[in-house]
Amino acid sequence: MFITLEGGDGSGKSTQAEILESWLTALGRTVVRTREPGGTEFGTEVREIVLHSRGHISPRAEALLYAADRAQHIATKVRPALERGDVVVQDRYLDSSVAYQGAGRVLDAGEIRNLSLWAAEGLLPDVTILLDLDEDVARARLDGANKRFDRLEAEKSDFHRRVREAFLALAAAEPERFLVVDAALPPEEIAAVVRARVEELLVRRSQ
Ligand SMILES: Nc1ncnc2c1ncn2[C@@H]1O[C@H](COP(=O)(O)OP(=O)(O)OP(=O)(O)O)[C@@H](O)[C@H]1O
Ligand SMILES: Cc1cn([C@H]2C[C@H](O)[C@@H](COP(=O)(O)O)O2)c(=O)[nH]c1=O
Repeated sequence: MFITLEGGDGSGKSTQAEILESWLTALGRTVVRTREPGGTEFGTEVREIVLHSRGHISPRAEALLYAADRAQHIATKVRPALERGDVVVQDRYLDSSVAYQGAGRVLDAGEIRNLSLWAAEGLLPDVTILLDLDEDVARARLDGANKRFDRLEAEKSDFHRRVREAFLALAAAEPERFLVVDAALPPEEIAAVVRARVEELLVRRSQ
């Protein structure tokens, strides 16, 4: 099973990925928790460039860096894990490219989706959890975490508003795949909603 978590910066994806991994592991599943960008050795280098490069990166170059990270990640880590029967819990995937490079950087969303699908050889998640949070609340959380903002986090509120709207539009277009959760709820309440959806899928798979 391939589970992805999506949402704006600071919406709580890593927190939920960790809780979900613990629950699935307690159920006896083998879980691979991973992320994009940066889920492989190659991806760690790409992540450093795309998030922390000091020089200007053009929107298309940025889109290609995320696609390169994704191609390596899916081919060498995610597909092998799924073939072994492991559950993959992944922090961000191709919907992030459509939202950030498509809506955020104002590139053609269809081209970005096709580029991502090409990079990932067409692999789509079984379920995508969208943690939806007002961009100002998310910003306040990141401020509170007291860490240096990366290139994307440092973008203006307008950029993050477009990203949020794009995620919601993606979820509305694919209601079967997406579960939209109010990320302003306490972590344990969010986790319970996520668990219910994943449990439903596990039951359906076992029938
Ligand atoms: N439901 C929640 N309510 C309040 N604060 C939360 C919630 N979930 C996470 N946080 C806090 O918000 C901050 C960001 O959380 P987290 O790192 O999980 O988000 P993220 O979406 O993975 O962020 P990023 O996109 O920057 O990697 C952390 O300080 C975390 O403790
Ligand atoms: C996969 C992906 C990510 N991004 C952006 C979104 C975030 O701002 C960073 C990743 O940081 P995180 O702490 O791991 O959330 O990269 C993007 O713009 N496009 C993508 O495809």
